[in-house]
Parts: sequence; C-alpha cells; structure tokens
Amino acid sequence: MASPPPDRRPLVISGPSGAGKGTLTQKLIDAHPNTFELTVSHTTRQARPGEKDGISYHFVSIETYNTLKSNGSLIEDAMYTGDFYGTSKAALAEIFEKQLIPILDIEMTGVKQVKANPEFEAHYVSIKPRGLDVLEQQLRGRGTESEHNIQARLDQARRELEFAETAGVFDRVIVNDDPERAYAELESFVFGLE
Ligand SMILES: Nc1ncnc2c1ncn2[C@@H]1O[C@H](COP(=O)(O)OP(=O)(O)OP(=O)(O)O)[C@@H](O)[C@H]1O
Repeated sequence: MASPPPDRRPLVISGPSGAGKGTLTQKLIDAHPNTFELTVSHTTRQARPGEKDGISYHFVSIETYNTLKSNGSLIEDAMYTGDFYGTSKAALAEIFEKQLIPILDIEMTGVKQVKANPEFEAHYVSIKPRGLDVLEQQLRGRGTESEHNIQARLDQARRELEFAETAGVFDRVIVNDDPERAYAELESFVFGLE
C-alpha cells in the first residue's frame, strides 16, 4: 500500500458514538501518516481526562464557539448530546496545505451540511456497530459517560443508524463486526483497491 490514494478528496467518516469509528480512523492515520490527517474540531464539551486542547479538539467556551459560527469560520456544525461541535475552515486548510487528505469524524447533522455544500467534495463512509447492545456495552465499558449521557448517545445512535440507510449519502457502509476485517475494508475502500 505504498502509493497514495488516487483520489485526494477529504474523507468523511460517520456513525454512532461507540461504533469504533474513532479507532478505525486513528488506525488509518497511524498506518498512513503521510497521507491522512484528522481535522481538529472545535467543541464546547468538557475535555475528558487525557484529552489535550488542540489535539483531540479545540476546547472552547460557548461564546467563542458562537463567534466562530456567526463569522462563518465553520464549514459545518452540530449539537450532539448537549454540546456543540464544528469543523473550522482553518482546520481543513491546515491539512490541505500539508498536501494531506483531511479526515472528518463527524455526526449526521454535520454530514448533511457538508453533503449539501457544492464546494465540499468528499468520500463518505459510515461505520455501523454489530448491534445496539454491543454499542451500549462499549459506551459503558469506556467509563467516561454518565447514565444520562449514555442514554442520549444510544438515542442518537438509533437516529444515526437510520440515517446510514438513506440512499445516496454514504459511498460505503462498513459494519464493524470485527475490527481487523472492518479496517481492511476501510483501507481498501480509501485506496481505491476495489
Ligand atoms: N465537527 C464536528 N461536527 C459534527 N460532529 C462532530 C464534530 N466533531 C465531532 N463530532 C461528533 O460528535 C460526536 C461526539 O464526539 P465525542 O468525541 O464527544 O464523543 P465520542 O463518543 O468519543 O465519539 P466517538 O466514540 O464516535 O469517537 C461523535 O459522533 C463525533 O463524530
């Protein structure tokens, strides 16, 4: 897998929280650091232990977030279980300047916005969990979320799974039944090997 993907369009990866999209995305970036880079979103949510500002997210106040939104700095923005998340044009530009392919790990509201933007051409991949029960186990196992937050994420997951079925949105839906197999499918897809 030495040669870069022929298609340099950004990659949008979506799917319910806990489906493993973060892990699969990170694996793709770790395996191909000279090809892909994750866009760093702005968010109003609190940083979790171990998350670093400017690396996991740009953690900002609601005031700062609203300013970015109102001055048109965000290419997409979404509210997710009570917090705001958005991709700045600057975060994308930084990656393009390095001649790398941006990967956006975003939820469905954000996907709808970039999908509707004629100036933003991308590949769209949805990652699905094997089932909602598996998702629930993963969310609980992580131990970072409150019960209320877990329920909110599961409700959102149901909506995300329905959205993934919408014809014409995703170029590929990958079921994360086995992490190795799902990764192989993602890699083959993005490198245009199939
Ligand atoms: N800029 C953005 N626009 C829209 N959605 C975003 C953006 N940044 C992050 N998200 C989405 O917000 C959701 C919550 O992200 P967060 O990091 O708080 O939780 P998470 O449970 O760790 O997510 P995951 O397990 O899916 O990586 C995720 O589905 C993520 O894809």
